[in-house]
Order: sequence, then C-alpha cells, then structure tokens
Amino acid sequence: MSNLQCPVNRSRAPPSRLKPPTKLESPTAAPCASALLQPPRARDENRAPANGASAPAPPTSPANPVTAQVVSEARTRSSQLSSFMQETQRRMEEQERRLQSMIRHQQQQMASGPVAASRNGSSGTVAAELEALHAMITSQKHLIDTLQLEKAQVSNALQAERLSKQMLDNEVTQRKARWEQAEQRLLELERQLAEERARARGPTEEEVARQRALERDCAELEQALAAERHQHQKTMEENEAEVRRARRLAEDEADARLRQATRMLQDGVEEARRSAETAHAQLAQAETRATQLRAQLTEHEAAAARSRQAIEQLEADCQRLQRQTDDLRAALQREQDERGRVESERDAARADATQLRASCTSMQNALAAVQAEKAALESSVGTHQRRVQEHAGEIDELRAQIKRQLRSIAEMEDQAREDERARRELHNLVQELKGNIRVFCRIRPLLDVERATTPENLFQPVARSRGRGLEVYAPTEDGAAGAGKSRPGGGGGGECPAALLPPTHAAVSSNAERPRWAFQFDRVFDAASTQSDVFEEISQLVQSALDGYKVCIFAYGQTGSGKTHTMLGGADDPGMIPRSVQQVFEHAARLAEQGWQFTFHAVFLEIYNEHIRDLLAKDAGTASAAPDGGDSAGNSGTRYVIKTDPQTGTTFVSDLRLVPVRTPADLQRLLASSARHRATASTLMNERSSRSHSVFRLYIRGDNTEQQQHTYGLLNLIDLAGSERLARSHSQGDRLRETQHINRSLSALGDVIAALANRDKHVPFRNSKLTHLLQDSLGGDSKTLMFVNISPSTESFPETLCSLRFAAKVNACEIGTAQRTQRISFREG
Ligand SMILES: Nc1ncnc2c1ncn2[C@@H]1O[C@H](COP(=O)(O)OP(=O)(O)OP(=O)(O)O)[C@@H](O)[C@H]1O
Repeated sequence: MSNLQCPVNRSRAPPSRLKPPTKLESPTAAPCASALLQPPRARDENRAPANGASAPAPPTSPANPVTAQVVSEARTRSSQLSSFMQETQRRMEEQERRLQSMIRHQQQQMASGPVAASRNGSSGTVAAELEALHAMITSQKHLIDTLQLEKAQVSNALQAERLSKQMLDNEVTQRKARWEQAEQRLLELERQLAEERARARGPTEEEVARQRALERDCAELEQALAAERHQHQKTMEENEAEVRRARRLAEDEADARLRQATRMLQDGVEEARRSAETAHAQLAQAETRATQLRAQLTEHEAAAARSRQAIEQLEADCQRLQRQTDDLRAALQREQDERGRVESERDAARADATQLRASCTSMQNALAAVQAEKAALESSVGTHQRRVQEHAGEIDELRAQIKRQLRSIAEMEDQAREDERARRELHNLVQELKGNIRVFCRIRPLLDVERATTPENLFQPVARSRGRGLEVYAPTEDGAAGAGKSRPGGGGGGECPAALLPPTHAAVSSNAERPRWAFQFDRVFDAASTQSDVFEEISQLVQSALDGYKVCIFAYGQTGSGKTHTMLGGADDPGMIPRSVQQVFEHAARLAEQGWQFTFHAVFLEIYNEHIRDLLAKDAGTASAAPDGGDSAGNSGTRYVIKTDPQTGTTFVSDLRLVPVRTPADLQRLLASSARHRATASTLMNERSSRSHSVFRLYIRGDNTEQQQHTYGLLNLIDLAGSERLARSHSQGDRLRETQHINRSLSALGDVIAALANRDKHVPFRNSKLTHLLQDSLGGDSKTLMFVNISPSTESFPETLCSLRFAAKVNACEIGTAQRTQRISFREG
C-alpha cells in the first residue's frame, strides 16, 4: 500500500516551478529589455555645438562623431536585443523541458500499477490537458520565431542606417578637405600681409594701396571662409537632424516591435502557466482518486491471494498423491522389466558359456600350433641371422663392387657418347674436305600387302660396317611371283638392265647360289629406323644452312619407296622438312643470345611434266598440262621462269610467292596448304603417288649488327618424283607422259652430278627444270645429301637394285676440292 501512495507526493511538482520566471512578469524587471526601451542618453551630450564665430575645430575622429555614436548605440542595442532573445529562448526551453518531464512522470504513474485500468475515466482529461500544454509550448515557440524574425528586420534597418552613415562620412571628409584648403590659403594670406606690414614701415602710396587691396582680399576671403563655415555648419546640422530622425524612427519601430513581442510572450507564458495550474489541479484530483482505487484494489488482491493460496495448497496435495501413485506404478513396471531382462540375460549367458567353451578348446589347439610354429621360426631366424652375419662382409664387398661397376659403366657410356659425337664431327669434316655428295640409304618397312609376297629379308645392313654397308640378296626362285623375272642377272627391266650390275659387285655367296650385292653408303637406315634417327644424322648439315651454306637434301627412289614419308612425314611423325625447320628455329633462338637475328622466307614449288607450279600461290590449284617447251604457267596465267642472279650466281624462279616464316607453326600451315595442291595421281605402283618433284626452299638471312656480319643460307629440301619402269607400271596416256618426264629429269640429274664429278667444262644444268633450278645448290660450294629410298618388297627388287646402283655412283662422285680418280657416267647401260 505504501508503495502505491508514494508516487502521488513525488509527482506533485511545486506550483512555483510551473510559473514563468518572475523576471519576465514585468518588463521593467528585465534589465536588458528596459535598456532597449530607454532612449540613448549620450546622444545629445556628445553632439558638438556649432559655433560659427570661432575658428572651427577639426573633427576629433576621421568619421562624423555623431553618426559613429549612433551606429555604436545601435550595435549595443542590437546585441542587447539578441541576448534578450537568447535568454527568452533559453527560459522557454527550460520551461518546455520541465513540462515534458512532468508529463513523462505522469504517464509513468498512470501506466504503472494494477489501477491503470481504473484511471481510464480521468486519463482523457489529463490527455486533453497535456495536449493544451503542447499547444501552448508550440505557440510559445512560434512567438520566439516571430521575435527572431523581428530581430532580423531590426538588423536590416541597422545595416541601412550604417550605409547612410557611410555616405555622410564621405561628405564630411570632402568638406573637411575643402575647409583645410581654405584655412591654408588664409594662413598664407595672413603671412603675406604680415610680411607686407613689416616691409611697409615706411610704405609708399602704392604699397599702401596694395596693402589695402590685400586687406580687402583678406576680408573677402574671410567672408567667404565664414560663409563656407556657415554652410558647413548648416549641412552638419542637417545631417545630424537626418541621422537623429532615422535613428528615432528605427528605435521607435524596434521598441514598438519589442514591446509587442514582450507582450505576446508574457501573454503566452501567462496562459501556459494557467493551463499548467489547471492541469495540476486535475492531476491531483485524479491521483487522489487513483490512490483510493489502489487501496480498494489492494484489499481485493489480498483476499484473492488468500483464496489462491488455499487452492494452491489443495492442488499441491492432489499432485503429491498423484505422484505417489505414479511412482508406485513405475516401480512395479521396472520390477517387471528387470525380471524379463534378467531372464533373457541368463539364457544368453548360458549360450555364451557353451560357445566360449568350444572356442576355448579350438584356441588352445591353435595356440599350441602357433607356439610350435614360433619355435620353428625362431630357430630359422637364428640360422638366417647367423648366415647374414657370416656373409655381411661379402655382401658389402659386392655392393661396393656393383657401385664401382655402375660408375665405370656410366663413365664408359659418357665416353662412348663423346666418342660418337667426335666421330660424327670428324666424319662430317672428312666429308666436307672430300667434298663428296653424301648418300644415305633408307629401307622402308614392308607394307601389309607386301608381306605375303616377300617372305624373307632381302636387304641386310652389314653389321660391322658402322651402319654404312648394305648387302642385297636376290630373291629365291620360289619367292614371290615375278622374283625370277626380276633377277638382275636375268636381264629384267628395260630401264635398269642386269648389265648395270657390275661383276665386281656380284658377291661370292658362300652358302647359296643366290647372287648377292654389297653397297657402301654414308649411312644405311634399316626398316626399324625412325624419323628421329634419320634426322639426327642430317641435323649438322641442316645447321650449316644457318652458317650461310647452301644445303640441298633430296630424296631419290622408286615410286612408293618412302621418299615423301622421309621428307615430309605425317602430322604425328614429321619428316626431314618440318624437323629441319624446327631445328633451324631452335638454333636461331640460341644464336640470338650472341646477337644474331635471323629472318626466314620460304618458297614451295613443284615441277610437274617440266612445268613449274607455285604451291604457295593463292590461286594454286590442280596441275594442268602445259605445252611442251613452254614456260610454266600458273592457273592465273603467271609464267614462272628460272633465272640466275648475275651478281650472286643464285638461281631462282620469277614470280614465286615468297612467304615469311616466323615460327615452325607457320611452316606447318604452309605445308598443309601446299600438300593439298600437290599434283597426285593414282598409279598401279602407289595409290597416292606423287607425280612431280616438289622443292621446298628456305632462305635464311642472318644479321649480327654488333659483329657487323651477315649470312645468307639456303636450305633446299626436295622430294623427287618416283622413278619407275614403264613396262612395269603399265602407264598409258597422260600417266605415260608423266613417267617419261620424270625419268628424263632424273636422268638429267644423274648427268649433272656426273659432269660435276668429272669436272667437265660444260655441266648440262639446263637439260631439265630440276637441274636448272638446283644449279647453285649442286655446285661446288654447296653441301648436298641424297637419300636413296628403297622398298624391301620382292616385286620392287629390280627397281630397287637400279636405285641402289644409281646412288652408289652418286656416292662415288667427288665434287669440290678432292681429285677425281675415274670418270663416271650415269648414262651407262
Ligand atoms: N620408314 C617408313 N616407315 C613406315 N612407313 C613407311 C616408311 N616409308 C614409307 N612408308 C609408307 O610407304 C608408303 C609409300 O611411301 P611414300 O608415299 O612416302 O613413297 P614415295 O616414295 O614418296 O612414293 P611416290 O614417289 O610415288 O610419291 C606410304 O604408305 C608410307 O606411309
């Protein structure tokens, strides 16, 4: 009860706190406001009296003192007005805060306690009072805003007054300057007059007249000065009157507004106070009523609490009895469960015991066995340990031996590799010194279709020849069909008669009647050799193209013997042309570190029926026959002519498309597009037989600006058309003409090589387009390598023998500095 009564006293704020401050009740009580309402006293006291008789005193301050004073008073009043406004606002805010705190307090009291509901009747009134208070606060705020507006207007009037004062100051300054000039002039005249007087102690008449004239002038000047002074004084008085009037007006206006604002403020405050008092009275009534209601409620609550206590006691008894019943039931259930569990455990334990007994027996048996085994193993381990200890020294020794041997094997392998490299270098050196055209023989593997007719290996590289010797055995009588006819001794093919086979080469077969031939080349690659094996052998030659040599590598052989495979290869097993370009690029990159920059340009052409076609031309299409003896023409009508540069002796074909090659990938693209353009036709010998000579030329220019060196290399990679015997290929019509052209140009190639080897004065380069084009690359200062590709099949045996013989003769040629030992003719037979 006491708790509920206390807030009534606390919430009742002293009535005096709701009253506005006493200072505001009377305008005279507020010193700042009264100061504003009083007229300024110092105004008249500071006003300087105009005295026209005496000499005017110069102004004490640069500005008009009256105007300055007016301005300073106006400033003082303005600041007093703003401080009064601030003070009023502060008080209003304070009052508002107090009222709000009272309202909050009242709201809390109304919300707290169980009597809140019973207050609904009086809360409406209180809310209305609160709203009235809010309205009053709002109106007071509005009043403050109005006062602030008026203050702004007063400051604007003061600003205007300041401007007019500025103008007056300017005028005063000008008049003062004029006044000072007049005074100067007067002083000057007085001085002159004094001088004249001093001089005229005995004045002549003339001087007297002059003096009088001067005195007249002085008098006139003094009169003018007095008039000026009078005028000035009048103006000053007018100005001051004007200023007084303006100030009076401004002050009156400000005073009136201030009085009005103060009145409104006082009214508002008074009204707010009255409203607050009414609200307080109502609030006090409401609280008294609330106190009574609270007392009643407390009594009711005490009675209700007693009843509740009795009910709770009864409920607690009921629950206790219920719990006891539940406990008894649960205990009974547990007993039953426990009994069931114990019975099932007993059954399980009986079963387990039986099982354990059985497993115990078996484990005892197993343990006995394991123990026996362990004893045996222990004895065996002991034996082994003894033996290991016995042989430990021996094992270490063997290990050391193995290590030593491995080391020496590695050293020997290194040495072998080094020897091989030295051998190759020496071999190349010897070859270069000899100036020979080098010849590599490559035997292709048997194709699936050939296996049935070629049961044995007819071509066997000679084991002890360091990969240079080749033995060829004639097929047996019962070999493949036609083998007998192909026997070289039996006068086989028309283009390659058996007479070509020199008796010196007919081997003395120790164990058979079969003829055997032995050949010697710079290198013989058997059917198992890979493209990489072959390229390794020619890589140094290719590299010399970068050093500025003309290098010519061509593949010669019967159709289907593997020339295209060797030179071009496939996408996954590239041949010599792609590998050469790849190596050239790699080596060029290494040389770039030494300051070399290389540029590469390629041409790719084919000679088909003595007719040149640009395989890289944009309009390159299928081959078309050209008139015999005419120059070659492309599809667009371009005529390709083989020319010789008179300065460098280089042979080239006019109007070919020279394509820059910047990466090996560029070359791949060129080869792919040119492959599509190559003239191919189906013959009986090879399904996709190349019927033309294809010539890939890579021009290599190297520049080393630091060393001021330049190199011009040329790499010719040529896939010759396949040679074939007319009788055997059964060619007819166009194919017959193609075969004739091919054989003729190959024969011309043989003639050129022979003439070079014989050092003939005339070398018949121009007998074919092929030899004409290669004129500069087959000459003495170029490096030439010929692949003779051979097919291992029995059917191809006569042609193969012809190819080998041709290659053997080329191999015997010495072009360059070495002396020739015998004349060689490729037209033999
Ligand atoms: N070293 C080799 N390994 C595997 N296959 C080869 C080898 N040499 C040639 N061949 C295969 O033999 C067939 C004929 O080879 P290729 O076309 O290169 O002969 P070619 O001498 O260029 O014929 P042609 O003169 O008619 O153009 C091709 O199927 C080729 O894949």
